[in-house]
Amino acid sequence: MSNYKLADKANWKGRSSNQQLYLHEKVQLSSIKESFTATNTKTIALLGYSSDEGVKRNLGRVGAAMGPDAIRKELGKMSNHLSEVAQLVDFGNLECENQDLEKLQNDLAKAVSFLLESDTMPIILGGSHDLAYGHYIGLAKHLKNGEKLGIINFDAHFDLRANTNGNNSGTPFYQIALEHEAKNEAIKYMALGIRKDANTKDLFEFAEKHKVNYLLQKHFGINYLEHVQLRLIQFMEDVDYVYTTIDLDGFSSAFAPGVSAASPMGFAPDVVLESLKLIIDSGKLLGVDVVELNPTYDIDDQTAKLAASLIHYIIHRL
Ligand SMILES: N=CN[C@@H](CCC(=O)O)C(=O)O
Ligand SMILES: [Mn+2]
Ligand SMILES: [Mn+2]
Repeated sequence: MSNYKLADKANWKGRSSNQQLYLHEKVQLSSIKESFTATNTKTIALLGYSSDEGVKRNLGRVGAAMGPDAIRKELGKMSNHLSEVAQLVDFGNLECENQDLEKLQNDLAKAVSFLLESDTMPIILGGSHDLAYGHYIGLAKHLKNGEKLGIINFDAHFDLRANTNGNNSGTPFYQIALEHEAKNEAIKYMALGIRKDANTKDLFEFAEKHKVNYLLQKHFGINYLEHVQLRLIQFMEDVDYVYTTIDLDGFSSAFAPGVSAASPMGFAPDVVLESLKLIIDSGKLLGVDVVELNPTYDIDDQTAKLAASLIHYIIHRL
């Protein structure tokens, strides 16, 4: 069984205005255990995946279980420019119990599916990147016959490692690729910011074999914006919906020191924001997550603030 923790108002603090000038004043709390009725077409659901079991299994530095609440603390202090009728709803956290990561992923899939059925846009806060498997499965349940769900992953890593010894933070897209292969379908997977020094030859070979659409870190920069945009547009033309996952360890550690596996030569926020603009404006975005925030290694909450700023951008662009 996975633990479920109800949303906690203590995570939402900031200046008081009494006119919802700040997001902590805008946010509503709800539960995935109760039915939820969205009162607006723009209803954003926040759900935490408060686990680093996948990082632990992948021999990384633990601490990402504290990621979701650290993001909420920064997001709540930020300015609210949402319309009065738009809704921002915190649905609390799922936690890993008895190291049962597979059960947690399954529970996340059910929760994501519940959020879509409730007419909300899921934004999952991580948490180790194994959450991507549960998130994808939950979103895929929404597809009608023949519809395709593309994955756009901002990351230093492919996360295409084999899950021979169980699932972990490095295996989510391998699991998805294999499930597609079993059904004679191709995975629609784009990975942006891949580091050559952080992915082995066999991972590149697996990516080539499964026609993963990737851009190396050296080509994922604002100087290559036109090329990045073209690649994104071509990728999105071929799918009905997009699942976007942002692994904070893809950012340069100058921007994101608070992760398990830092990237001194990672990408910058500007190219990610430009990419998000295209993705959101395509109208195909079904779900998004920000993963791998590890507050234990953060400096002055910079990485938590970056994660919150990305979410702030997304919810206001939607
Ligand atoms: N989600 C992270 N996955 C990376 C971790 C790399 C590392 O620990 O150095 C991976 O498995 O490649
Ligand atoms: Mn990564
Ligand atoms: Mn990753």
